[in-house]
Amino acid sequence: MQAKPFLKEIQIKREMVPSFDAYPFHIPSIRGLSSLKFHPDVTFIIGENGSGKSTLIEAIALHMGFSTEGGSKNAQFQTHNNSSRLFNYLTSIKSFKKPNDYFFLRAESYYNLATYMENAYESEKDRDTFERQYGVRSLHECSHGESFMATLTNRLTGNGLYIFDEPEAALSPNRQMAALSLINTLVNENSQFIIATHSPILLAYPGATIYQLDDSGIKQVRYEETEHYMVTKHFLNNYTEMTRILFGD
Ligand SMILES: Nc1ncnc2c1ncn2[C@@H]1O[C@H](COP(=O)(O)OP(=O)(O)OP(=O)(O)O)[C@@H](O)[C@H]1O
Repeated sequence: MQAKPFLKEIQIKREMVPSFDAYPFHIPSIRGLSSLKFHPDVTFIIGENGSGKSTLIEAIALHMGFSTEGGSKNAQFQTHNNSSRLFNYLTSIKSFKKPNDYFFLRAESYYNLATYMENAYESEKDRDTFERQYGVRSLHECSHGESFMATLTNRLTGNGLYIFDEPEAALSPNRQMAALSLINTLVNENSQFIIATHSPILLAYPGATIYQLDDSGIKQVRYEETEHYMVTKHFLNNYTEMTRILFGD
């Protein structure tokens, strides 16, 4: 019997929702959602800005016991409270087996997480522990991308459930490819990923489930059908013409 996916499915307790006309239930992708099944290895959530990716992924993370701004499950902190109530209306189907490792990596609030970690590991001894876990002495003394990669490379130990919200935000194209390779290593070490992304590089992960959020709801799409793949490919192959069109020349 397979341990993965650790998180098999989420379901929305639709009968409990007070109104589908108010945030977050009025978002078209959430309004029609009853359940979502996850791939044992990698599930992507994609969609236009404002389509509800962060709202959905945050609710999944909160339901799993993470804090809004990310980190491991031990990182229970909050610098502000603007999470949606969606997580209160989720139930889930989980594996008979729990993962050994958990991490919620969120580009938007990564700075706050780094600050929380600096404060939580204050003494010299704690900082040694931190350095062993993250591979660097201070996340704030790295660039945004470097500290993101340090977390990916060193902190995630495998056999884990990892939820990422736009991890590419800090990463160069080369680092996105390095992240893709790390994700594959961790999948081979029995990990499951749920990732909201705009990255055509990350989305290339072979065999992943890709859910696209839009005004008509949520549907599963193939990599080559995604706007990320098609638009990027078209732009790069025709960038001179595209810039002329975009500039109205
Ligand atoms: N706290 C909030 N209160 C009210 N509306 C909100 C709140 N947070 C987000 N929204 C709205 O919900 C919608 C979905 O936002 P969300 O952040 O989930 O989008 P997204 O797909 O992650 O976008 P992006 O790609 O820009 O990060 C947007 O229209 C946004 O304006």
